Amino acid sequence: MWKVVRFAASRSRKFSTAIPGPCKVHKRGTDILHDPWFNKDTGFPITERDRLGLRGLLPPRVISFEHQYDRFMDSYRSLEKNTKGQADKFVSLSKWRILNRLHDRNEILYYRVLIDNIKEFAPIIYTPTVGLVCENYSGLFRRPRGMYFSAKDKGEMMSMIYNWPSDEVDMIVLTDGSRILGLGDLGVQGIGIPIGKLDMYVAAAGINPRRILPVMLDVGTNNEKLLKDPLYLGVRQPRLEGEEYLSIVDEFMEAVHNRWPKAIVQFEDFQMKWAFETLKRYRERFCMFNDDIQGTAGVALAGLLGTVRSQGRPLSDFLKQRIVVVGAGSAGLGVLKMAVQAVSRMSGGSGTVANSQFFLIDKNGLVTTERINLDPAAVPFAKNPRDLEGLTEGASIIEVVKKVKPHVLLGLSGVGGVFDKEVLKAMRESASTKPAIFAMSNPTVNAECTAIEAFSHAGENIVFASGSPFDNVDLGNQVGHVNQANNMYLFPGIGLGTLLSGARHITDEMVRAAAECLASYMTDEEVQKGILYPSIDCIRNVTAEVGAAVIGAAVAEKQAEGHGDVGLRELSNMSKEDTVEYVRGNMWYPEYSPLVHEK
Ligand SMILES: NC(=O)C1=CN([C@@H]2O[C@H](COP(=O)(O)OP(=O)(O)OC[C@H]3O[C@@H](n4cnc5c(N)ncnc54)[C@H](O)[C@@H]3O)[C@@H](O)[C@H]2O)C=CC1
Ligand SMILES: CC(=O)C(=O)O
Ligand SMILES: [Mg+2]
Repeated sequence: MWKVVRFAASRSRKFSTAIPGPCKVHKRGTDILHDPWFNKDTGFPITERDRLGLRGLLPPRVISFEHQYDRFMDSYRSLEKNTKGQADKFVSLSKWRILNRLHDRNEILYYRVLIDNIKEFAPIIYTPTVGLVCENYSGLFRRPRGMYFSAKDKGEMMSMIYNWPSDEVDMIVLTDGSRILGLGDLGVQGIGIPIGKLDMYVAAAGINPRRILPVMLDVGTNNEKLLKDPLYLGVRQPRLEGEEYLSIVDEFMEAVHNRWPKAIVQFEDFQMKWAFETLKRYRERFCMFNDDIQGTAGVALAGLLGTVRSQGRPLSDFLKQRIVVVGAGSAGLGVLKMAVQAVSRMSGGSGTVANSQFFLIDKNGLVTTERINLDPAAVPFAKNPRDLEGLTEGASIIEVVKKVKPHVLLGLSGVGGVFDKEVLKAMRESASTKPAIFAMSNPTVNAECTAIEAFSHAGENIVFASGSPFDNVDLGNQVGHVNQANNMYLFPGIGLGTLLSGARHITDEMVRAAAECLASYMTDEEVQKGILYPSIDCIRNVTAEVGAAVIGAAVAEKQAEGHGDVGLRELSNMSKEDTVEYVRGNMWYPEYSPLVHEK
């Protein structure tokens, strides 16, 4: 049903730079009907049909936006009814298709239904269905979205970037398809991830969809199945490596910077070695961040602090929590780095002391200094076997959990079911009154355990979070609350806050401010019920707060330069509340504008 326009009022607020009113269009007739940005389908008023040469190209009756919206939702509900009982994959892909068709046809209507029904539609345009879409991308492909730069475009990118039709781009999400969720190397098919993340940017942060750009850097794939698939749409060659690889990314970053010097580039789903390397290589040169390392770390830290509060303990007790992280990839190491920094800050002490409470496990078991070929990024978190009292290099998850009795067991391994019954049962012996289980891997099949498994084996008193959504669990006399610990709570605010601050770089402090803001979002009462993160229904509100925190940090760190009419001086003089309103007022909201033809 039609819903209240939650943020429409904010457009007129004092810091709003949104430009209501007419929208210029440089085309006429069928060209407009085939352009999803301008197309209003049956919604074009008669005067506009006359002005734009549309008369006779549409059925005569003019349908209101509200009516179009209801019609779409009715067809969506019919699809739900008609696919009841069919295989989950079939149902999910059918839902994705109907939304994608609307996206291809009428962007304003698409984004409005997405924003109004974000809780229901996020699992379709984002995790978990987006994973299925990527896996089946070549077969699902009907029309392109975003840009594709391949290994074959070397030397051409500076001019190719001008093929993109928009003169202004604020937000780019870039992948090379090498680690798509927990699904591995999907080559060019990974483009679904930048598309899904940018849909979340529009829905959660109100980034104008005409100013977003999903990008695939296709440097080949090492996925044998795809290389042999006759339908595969990417470059059929093994992935570029070393300097050859970096020269492609370098060229792309220079091309972007040349055309849109202020665009923010979010690196997404790069395999670990390139995730860390590119972050180090570009963060001082361009306005960029790595969502899997930094966004995930912030969301996890907010959740870890939440678990301390859920035990009714002061935040300073974070220093006493024993935390086992399963997965030593870009996400797991990012989380550990941020958590260790938080502990160091809280204790005013050294990182060495902080490290003692964290345990890192990868596919070869517990990571210690005895590990042969220890990855340099994991070195700071490797345990000295002398400090382990009974545990040895390569100890299994169950051995570690039984010995350490952790307060938190956090999975970012990409391996479904790795928190098996035995491991979950061992969490009953946790030192915590409310043991926390974070099964953060995506999509759902890759979650370390399901919500039901966690509550039934580890006990009803646990706090549970997962990367992809699960339903709350009925525990008879109470509800086992399921939190979605996903970087979607932070990346929209990091991107929007950076954009509105005019910062040239995204610093650790800006990401920390985002995480702390999320950590303090929930009330004590909610947290004590095990609710660590807000409902996705209020994601725009969360993003407004997070964005404001990022702006505050950018100003404090002297990174901010201002945005549009709002200069550094105005930003510096804004109260916290003013900053939140400034962010809110700059969120794009989908509504039809009158179209005016201009040659
Ligand atoms: N919830 C969220 O917001 C986010 C979730 N993720 C998820 O985290 C997962 C991992 O992502 P990355 O760190 O980038 O991947 P990665 O491939 O860089 O790292 C995976 C790590 O898991 C370890 N591992 C593999 N099998 C294991 C096993 N059986 N037991 C213990 N450890 C094992 C590997 O050794 C490696 O250290 C993915 O499923 C991804 O979707 C990633 C970012 C954000
Ligand atoms: C959520 C996300 O960024 C991932 O699973 O990679
Ligand atoms: Mg990711």
